Parts: sequence; structure tokens; C-alpha cells
Amino acid sequence: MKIAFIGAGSMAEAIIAGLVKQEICDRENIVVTNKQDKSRLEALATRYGVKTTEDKKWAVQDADVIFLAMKPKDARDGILSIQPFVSSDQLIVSVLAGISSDVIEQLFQQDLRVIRSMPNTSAAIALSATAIAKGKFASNEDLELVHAIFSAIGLCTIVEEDQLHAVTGVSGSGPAYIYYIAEAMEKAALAQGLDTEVAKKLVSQTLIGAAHMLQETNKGADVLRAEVTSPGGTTQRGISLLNDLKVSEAFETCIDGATKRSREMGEEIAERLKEGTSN
Ligand SMILES: NC(=O)C1=CN([C@@H]2O[C@H](COP(=O)(O)OP(=O)(O)OC[C@H]3O[C@@H](n4cnc5c(N)ncnc54)[C@H](O)[C@@H]3O)[C@@H](O)[C@H]2O)C=CC1
Ligand SMILES: O=C(O)[C@@H]1CCC=N1
Repeated sequence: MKIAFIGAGSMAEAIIAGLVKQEICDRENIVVTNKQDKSRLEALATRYGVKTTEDKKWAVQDADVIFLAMKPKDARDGILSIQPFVSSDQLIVSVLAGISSDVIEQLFQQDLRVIRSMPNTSAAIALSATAIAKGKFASNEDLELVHAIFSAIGLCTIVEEDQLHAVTGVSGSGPAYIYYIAEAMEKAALAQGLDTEVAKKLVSQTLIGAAHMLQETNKGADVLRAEVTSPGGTTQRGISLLNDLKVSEAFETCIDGATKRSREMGEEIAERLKEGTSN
């Protein structure tokens, strides 16, 4: 299987790292191109042994699967730059937040097989939480192939296309929320007099341990939390203060805002497409 990446940023790198690490396909069968940053392409070639090129035609002409991995705002230009060289026997996999398979098909001006996906950057260590959905010209076999690719670099689940906005708000952006919590806990640990290195180690191991507990025990988050919380103890005081600060509600607002932003980004590009402009 030959895979082309249009876009060579954080998400493309995370998927490439996962594919190479898990030996999903030969590194020589992965081709990466971007807008203009040659040094970035060279860095990826050195780091992962993949092929890179500035020639869009060369990048896509023999690819079985083409990943669209540019920013949503660059989707139109990126797609138009490969559009003349793409045919319906190639499978398009989009990681673009917010942008519907309909819009992608329209930009290609062809009835292409499109699978939309929402992975996250933990793909780099084969721990992505990915959801995928099928465009109207894609087959169940296409969905299975992409499911297999993403399953090799983490968990992959199939959803209705419209649910990808919520997935983006929850698990696409999710790693950033967890890093935010990690930063806040590290800062708080320093304020209590712990050394930076000690704080970092304790916080990351606490996150790892809690994540494994969620996955490996059959207990819900509420039960696990209750198990930590001794009556009248430290956790109870801490959680009570988080409740006073409405942290749970803050997460609801955060995920609602991110989900809405995904919809907005899709609408913005659909609007520009109608107007025939790229900016
Ligand atoms: N970063 C993340 O955690 C996640 C990102 N995504 C999606 O992945 C996509 C890429 O995001 P990042 O990797 O974070 O962005 P990034 O800014 O790190 O990389 C974007 C890449 O696209 C390239 N590019 C821009 N215009 C292009 C064009 N006309 N032709 C070819 N390449 C072009 C840039 O040169 C760059 O290599 C976005 O659509 C985003 O919604 C999805 C899930 C998670
Ligand atoms: O922030 C973004 O728009 C992208 C989509 C999900 C994660 N990063």
C-alpha cells in the first residue's frame, strides 16, 4: 500500500510516526509533501525514512491512499493543487477538522471515495483515539481499510459523519485539555515547594496510572474517584474546591465551544466554496 500525505505538520507526523513504528507499510511507500517548507520535509525524511517531495503530481500519482493533512483554511488550495492528478481508484482520507466529505468531494470536482477521520496526536505513540466516518462514494471496504490503518495506531471507532464535530471537541482536541491539566498540576506542585523534575514525574505518572485504571478496571470514573476520596480527607477537600470553582461545568463549556468551532470551520469553508474564493 502506498500512502501520500498532503501536509507535513503535527498531525501528519504523528500518523507517520505511528505507521512506521507499527510497520503498517514500508517507509519507502510513504510520500509526504507540504506547502513550501523544504527543511520540514527533510526533517521528516531523516527522522522516519519516508520519501518527501515538493512535486504534488509525483506525491499522489501512485498512491493508493491520500491523507489530507493541511489546516482547514488551506484545504481548498491543498486539494486544488493535487486535484488534476487524483482519480477515483484512490482513497482520500481527511483529517481536516470540521470539513465535510461533501465539501471535499466538491473541491475535487469528482465523485471520490472519501473517509473522514478525527485522530489525535497520540497516534505518534500508537495511542490515538480516532473516529472515522464514510463519505457517500466510499464503500464499506474503504471504511474497513481505514479502520485497520487507524487501529494499528490506537483505538478506532466508526461514527456518523455529523458526530465528528463532537469527536473533535472531545478527543481530537482532548490531548490539549489533558496537557492543560498537567501544566496546572505541575504549577500547583511547584507552588507547594516540590522540585520541577519531581513534580513533572509525579504528575505524568498520576495521569498514566489513572488512564490505565479507567481502561483496565471495569469501574467507571465516578467509582474510581470515590475510591480515592476518604471521608473528611484530602481528596474530598480538593474535589469540593474544584466543584466550588465549577470545573466540571467549565469542561462542558470547553467541549461545547470546541464542537461548535468544528461546525463553524466547516461552514466557513462551505461558504467560501459557494462564493468561489479561497480566503
Ligand atoms: N494537531 C492536532 O492535534 C490535530 C489536527 N487535526 C487536523 O489535522 C490537520 C493538520 O493539522 P496540524 O498538523 O496541526 O497542522 P500544521 O500547521 O502543523 O501542518 C499543516 C501542514 O499543511 C501544509 N500545507 C498548508 N497548505 C498546503 C498546501 N496548499 N498543500 C500542501 N500542504 C499544505 C503545511 O505546509 C503544513 O505542513 C488540520 O486540518 C487539523 O484540523 C486533526 C486531529 C488532531
Ligand atoms: O485545534 C484544531 O483545530 C485541531 C483539531 C483537533 C485538534 N487540533
